[in-house]
Amino acid sequence: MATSQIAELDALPETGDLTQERFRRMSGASVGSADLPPVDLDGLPPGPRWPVLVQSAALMRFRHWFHPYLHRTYGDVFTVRLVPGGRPLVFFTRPEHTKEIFAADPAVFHAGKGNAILGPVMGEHSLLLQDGAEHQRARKLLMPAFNGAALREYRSLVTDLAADEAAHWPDGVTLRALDRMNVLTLEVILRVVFGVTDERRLAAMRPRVNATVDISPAVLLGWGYPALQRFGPWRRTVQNQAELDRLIYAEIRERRAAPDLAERSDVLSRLIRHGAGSTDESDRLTDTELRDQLVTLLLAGHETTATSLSWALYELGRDPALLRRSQEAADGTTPEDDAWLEAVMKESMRLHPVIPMVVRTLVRPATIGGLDLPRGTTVGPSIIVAHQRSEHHPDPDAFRPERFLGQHPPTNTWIPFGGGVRRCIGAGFAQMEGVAVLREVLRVHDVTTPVADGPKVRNITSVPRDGARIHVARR
Ligand code: HEM
Repeated sequence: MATSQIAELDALPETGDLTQERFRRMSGASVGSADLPPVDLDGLPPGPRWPVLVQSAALMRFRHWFHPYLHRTYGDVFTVRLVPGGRPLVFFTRPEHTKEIFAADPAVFHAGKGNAILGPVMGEHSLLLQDGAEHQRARKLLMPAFNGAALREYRSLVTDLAADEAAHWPDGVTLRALDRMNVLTLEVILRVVFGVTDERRLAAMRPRVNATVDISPAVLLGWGYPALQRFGPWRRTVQNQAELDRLIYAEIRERRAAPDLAERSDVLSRLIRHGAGSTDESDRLTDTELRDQLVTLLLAGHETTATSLSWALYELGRDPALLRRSQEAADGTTPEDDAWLEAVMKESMRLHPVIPMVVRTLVRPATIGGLDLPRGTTVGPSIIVAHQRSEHHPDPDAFRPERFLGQHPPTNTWIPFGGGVRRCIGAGFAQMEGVAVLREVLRVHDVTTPVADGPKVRNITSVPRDGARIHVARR
């Protein structure tokens, strides 16, 4: 880092204690599901009898094989048992069951618990970690920054960033689409979500943000054991977070006082403006809440969108006719052109789901599909299986954007963004970004895919194993 940047960092507010305190508080909460009672396994749907460690490893590392295997072997509803203590996770794969889960009472079907391991980085106010009334309040305060009018305003900046990225690709090279899309979607988060415009601040943030999103499973697990935070990679994670927090808090404080706050259209400025005129304090987000939500949006919105985009480019590069059709749409400006590019993104998310499942934990007994389930059971639809059911997606292994053109697969059979009150708040943002990026890339480049790729697990998400290599040539 340049000396001037270090000097600038030193001048920022001292917020290291806030970070340390958060890590201390939230690390304890991330040790499994200690606050839930043991679950009586009698009467739960069938599942493998393997040791729980083997089942957990299969679910984490080999999900693309394991979900379909369980479905083939045990039918539409099955149970996997996980560490710690063999807790049951009951999978549902039929749309009518998925509907019941998404429509269920959020006071009983908690989602935040399953994400507790992310607490030290995301913070306790994170939308992903909250449940009940707190979640409802945060969702209400964040929603206006993700409605249709807001998305339309973000679009031109996303387009400019995408055009700049595409313009810098050399002619006639093979590149890893995932790497380039990760760089681009990170820039979108920093400029469109955080609203950072100062180049020196951006340069200071980029390495911190990169280190934050690059969480290894070992570091993730380490947060369950606060003592580890004094050593090696865990210590570096806390230090990195402290520096990133300092930069984010500085940005928040400066933005609150910015003379052009009223005209700014980024997500952070909207969140600060929202409720500013209200006398009710609960209508406003505090600095700590804003920090937690910004880091949540970064972690939830960056790699997910980059992965879907890289798969879309990969698939277009495998089929010259589809590529031509998509380039025509990219060259055009009609609603039909947008609809085609949107269909390409949707099909990319169907065939290559980035998130394999969504889960809810029952804090009271509940019934799904006529099945009585005890308190403490975790339930959820398998996105992998739902997207592969041939009765809803004929010829499911084929990449066919037409499935989403002028029609839509039946409700709850295409669920890349989850559903119900927890449905991805950034779904519209991701679609807007996807269309804008595809348009800018395809306007300038021909794309061919030189080698086949497949999915691999990267922490919570699934990404192309080989980075979705594409050969690009100027049109
Ligand atoms: C292709 C891109 C994306 C995919 C596949 C995706 C997928 C998901 C899924 C499956 C969930 C859980 C839903 C549930 O539990 O029912 C979720 C939640 C969430 N996503 Fe996304 N997401 C994407 C992009 C984004 C973007 C761009 C943002 C923000 C800029 C974002 C922010 C969030 C947040 C904050 C939540 C938590 C919502 C809540 O609990 O109320 N996501 N996403």
